[in-house]
Amino acid sequence: MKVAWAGSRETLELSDRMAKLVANDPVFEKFTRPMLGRKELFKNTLRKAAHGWKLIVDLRLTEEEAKWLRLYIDEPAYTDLHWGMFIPAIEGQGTEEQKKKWLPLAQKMKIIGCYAQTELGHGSNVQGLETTATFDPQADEFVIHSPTLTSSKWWPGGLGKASTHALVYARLIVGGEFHGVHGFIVQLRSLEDHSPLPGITVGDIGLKFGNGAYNTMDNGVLRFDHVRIPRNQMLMRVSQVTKEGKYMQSDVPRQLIYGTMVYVRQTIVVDASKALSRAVCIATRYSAVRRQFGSRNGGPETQVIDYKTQQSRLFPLLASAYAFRFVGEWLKWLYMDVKQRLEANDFSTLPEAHACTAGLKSLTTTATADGIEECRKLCGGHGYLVSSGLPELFAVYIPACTYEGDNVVLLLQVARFIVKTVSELGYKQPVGTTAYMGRVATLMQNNCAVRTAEDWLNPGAIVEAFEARAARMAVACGRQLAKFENPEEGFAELASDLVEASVAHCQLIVVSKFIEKLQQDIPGKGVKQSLEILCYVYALFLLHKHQGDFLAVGYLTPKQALLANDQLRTLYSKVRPNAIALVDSFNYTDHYLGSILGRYDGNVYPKLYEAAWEDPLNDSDVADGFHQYVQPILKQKLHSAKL
Ligand SMILES: CC/C=C\C/C=C\C/C=C\C/C=C/C(=O)SCCNC(=O)CCNC(=O)[C@H](O)C(C)(C)COP(=O)(O)OP(=O)(O)OC[C@H]1O[C@@H](n2cnc3c(N)ncnc32)[C@H](O)[C@@H]1OP(=O)(O)O
Ligand SMILES: Cc1cc2nc3c(=O)[nH]c(=O)nc-3n(C[C@H](O)[C@H](O)[C@H](O)COP(=O)(O)OP(=O)(O)OC[C@H]3O[C@@H](n4cnc5c(N)ncnc54)[C@H](O)[C@@H]3O)c2cc1C
Repeated sequence: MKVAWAGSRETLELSDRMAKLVANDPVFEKFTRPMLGRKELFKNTLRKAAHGWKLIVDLRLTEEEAKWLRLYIDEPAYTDLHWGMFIPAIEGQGTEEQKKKWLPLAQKMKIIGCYAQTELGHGSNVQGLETTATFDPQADEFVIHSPTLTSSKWWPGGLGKASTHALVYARLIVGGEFHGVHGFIVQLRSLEDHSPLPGITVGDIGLKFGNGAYNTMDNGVLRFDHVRIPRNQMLMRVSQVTKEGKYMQSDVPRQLIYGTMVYVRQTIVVDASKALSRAVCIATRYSAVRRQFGSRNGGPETQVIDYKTQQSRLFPLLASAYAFRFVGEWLKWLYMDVKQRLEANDFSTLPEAHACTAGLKSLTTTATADGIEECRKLCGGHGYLVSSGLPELFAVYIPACTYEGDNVVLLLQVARFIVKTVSELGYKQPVGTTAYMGRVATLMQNNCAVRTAEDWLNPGAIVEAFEARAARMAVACGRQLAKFENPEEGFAELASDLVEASVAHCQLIVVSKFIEKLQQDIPGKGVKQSLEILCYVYALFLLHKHQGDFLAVGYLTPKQALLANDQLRTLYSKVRPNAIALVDSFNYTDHYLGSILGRYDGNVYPKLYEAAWEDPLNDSDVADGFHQYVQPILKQKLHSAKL
């Protein structure tokens, strides 16, 4: 199962080596992180990033090894944005000449870059950005300017203190004409002493949610006062500005300017499976350690993992972690395919790549953020202790629902794609993830054939149920929209229904990709069988949770919905014996997990007890402040009898 989770034996071995390298290095200690003040915390992150880079250079790590190393260091840092967005943006939007100039500098870390798109007043609406880049043909330069307070760049990670350069998204103005938003490489700080260059105001935006958590990152604010950059620092793969001041659009679609977001959204889906699996690993191991009630004749109490309620909350999350892992693998394949096509100037699959990355980013991050919090509750009171690892994991994770596109805004993008597909059904055969809509007549007509709980253990029955629900919801939206004279007005009015239809479509993708995964050769005794059980759990859990949809569209009867729930209970009993093995298969070191409750050896209580004494409050028996503030109250002589 470890191999199935990792994707291949090579990846398992490689990631395992990197995990141990990090776990055994004292520089990467992270237990005290939530207690550090901001300055100390940030400096410590810089130290870890520097040490990580030294290891990468000294040990001549490959790009793949370096990625795993950074993952296991497990501390958000400027390097995430440098490697994760700045470099990919140049790769995707730069010309060959630009790549030749900038990529070696960035890859050797001679410059540090960030991705500066969002502004104080504008995030989701990229076309509404206010920063301007005005071409000056005399000087052959662009003038980058922040005309208003709301145009201040706000949020970019790594911008506040670390970056020397930024990829700045600004409205292009050539000859007095606006040409939409484009990306520009702008130097922010001196490469000698790191001080901000003239015309640049830059700093950190302040503390964020949670202790430690995302506060290791210097999310920044940036303003430009007529900063000049050479013309060739506009990324020019999509469109060009000539020396003479002519704006030229190539054959490449304008949307490629948003390409870095497509790339990152795809990586976020795999990352969701990592975050959720960590939380699930902690909650599952602890649920096997924790006992409550049910002692007979003085024997041990019941392990909480044996309660059906615990199982019905925990096992769907375990199944979701696996589902997200496999859909992430598929999405990575889809992205690589699109990337190759784009390089060959084939842009036909870009809309689907955009819809899939946007929708799956939204679906998986929402479920993961909710899932981490559920895991905290599954661990009872001890889950609230920072040493459980869950509060920090939650605090670090939840912005994923917002960054790289607010999750609702992204589902509305999926809705546009679905509505368009439905409206074209008469003359265009849908392909890829919308191919099922090509069978819309059948899906609207046929109803579920399930008669017994066992009938639900059939991939065909499950896929058809999810397809029928998604198709019927999409068609219903299409019919409603047709009643509006102005389509944009209709879209705005029906937005909540459209979002629900998008969720149904995205859930269908995750379920189908899990089922497709099981059609592959999966070596290892019992591995495929265990994954089949998890796949059914995932699908039937969703069906149960959203049974209102399946019933409302008239595909299921209430009886069939009840049978699905009956089957789900049986499946939980089948997951239970392997639950610990299924989370051990994530192969997480205790260092990466960062949780006393989730310790591999299960030695929870002694270690919790030990850790309590390490709290700074326990440095002395009598607290600092007692004599000043508590003792006077204790010694106070009160005159009122009532008091
Ligand atoms: C390895 C990774 C390591 C580290 C990074 C990971 C995590 C680190 C943590 C945080 C980093 C965070 C970074 C950020 O947050 S960067 C900022 C991200 N910002 C956003 O995501 C903004 C969201 N908004 C948008 O994407 C767009 O503005 C939006 C799509 C919502 C609307 O754009 P616009 O108004 O221009 O478009 P529409 O008119 O709606 O659509 C026009 C047309 O274009 C299509 N489209 C839109 N986006 C894309 C795209 N990305 N790719 C392809 N096509 C796209 C859209 O479907 C329309 O098509 P059509 O209907 O056919 O005309
Ligand atoms: C930790 C973190 C790191 C970040 N890192 C970066 C970075 O490195 N670089 C960068 O450029 N940016 C970064 N961002 C910014 C991030 O990309 C934006 O915050 C994000 O795109 C959401 O935009 P917003 O803040 O404008 O939200 P808003 O759009 O203001 O959202 C507010 C509310 O309005 C709703 N809403 C907005 N538009 C619509 C609509 N059309 N229909 C219905 N509802 C709508 C949303 O659903 C939400 O509920 C980061 C943000 C965070 C939190």
